[in-house]
Amino acid sequence: MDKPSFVISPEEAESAANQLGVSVLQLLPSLVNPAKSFARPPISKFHVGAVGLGSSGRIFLGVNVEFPGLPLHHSIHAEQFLVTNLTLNGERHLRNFAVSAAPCGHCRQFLQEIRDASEIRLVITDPNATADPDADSDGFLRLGSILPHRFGPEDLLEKDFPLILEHHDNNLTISDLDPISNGNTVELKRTALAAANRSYAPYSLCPSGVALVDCDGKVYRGWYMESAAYNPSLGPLQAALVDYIANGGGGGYERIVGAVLVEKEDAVVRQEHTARLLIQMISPKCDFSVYHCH
Ligand SMILES: O=c1ccn([C@H]2C[C@H](O)[C@@H](CO)O2)c(=O)[nH]1
Ligand SMILES: [Zn+2]
Repeated sequence: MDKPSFVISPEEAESAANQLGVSVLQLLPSLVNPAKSFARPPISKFHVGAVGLGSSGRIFLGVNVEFPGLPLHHSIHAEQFLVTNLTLNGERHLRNFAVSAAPCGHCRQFLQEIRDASEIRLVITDPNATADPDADSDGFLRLGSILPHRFGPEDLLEKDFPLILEHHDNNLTISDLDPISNGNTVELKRTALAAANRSYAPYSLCPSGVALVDCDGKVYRGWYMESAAYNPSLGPLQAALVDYIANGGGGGYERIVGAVLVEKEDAVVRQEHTARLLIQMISPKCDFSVYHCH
């Protein structure tokens, strides 16, 4: 792999594994250190990398992201970045992942939104981590073994409700989608609406999506994702920033010049104020607009 990439195709994964004489599963831990170098933790300086294998055979990277000037709860954990990267790329399942440090309680909880979360297997690459007696012979542990007595989607949702990585469409529309506005705004609005339609908000029923555009005109998008435990939820702007970090060529946030949020009017959970705060802090000159859908 010459160019760092946050998504690795099954073919690239196979060929990298062959070159190292290991299986694709064994390749995951070897990608954790390179992943860590893409983390953006200006506050803690603690780099976290997470590398996951999806059901399609693709490999996905996740890193932690912190925003100076804002409270710590705006941060994105590497495991949340990984889940966001999976969903933005339409990956339906996470089978295994390797991570540089033990996933915190918040991440163990966030991962519960994936179907059969307890069966996801993970390996912690931190050399100081104590060997776990529950680990399989290949060193991987079941997520269920590090989060027993879980509280998850099945406590609040019907059994067959589509979960975070599964296909769903919120059927949202915006009346008067293209009034007299320029082409750029219309594209951002459409992209943010499409993102809101993929938002996973089964607990509040307040889906939302964000589209961003950089100074080269490249568009990014992300959608709000909730947790059954509410607090580890990830906002739509954070999710769009995952797309920007993964696909924006590594530039700073000041390159983001436009942002559009689509959410329901009178929603009991609203993103507008938090999203405005975050975008103004990281890219003060960025245009921010909000459109309501129903
Ligand atoms: O499970 C975890 C625990 C911590 N971090 C990040 C959050 C913060 O940026 C830094 C220090 O906690 O590490 C993660 O990414 N995942
Ligand atoms: Zn965490």
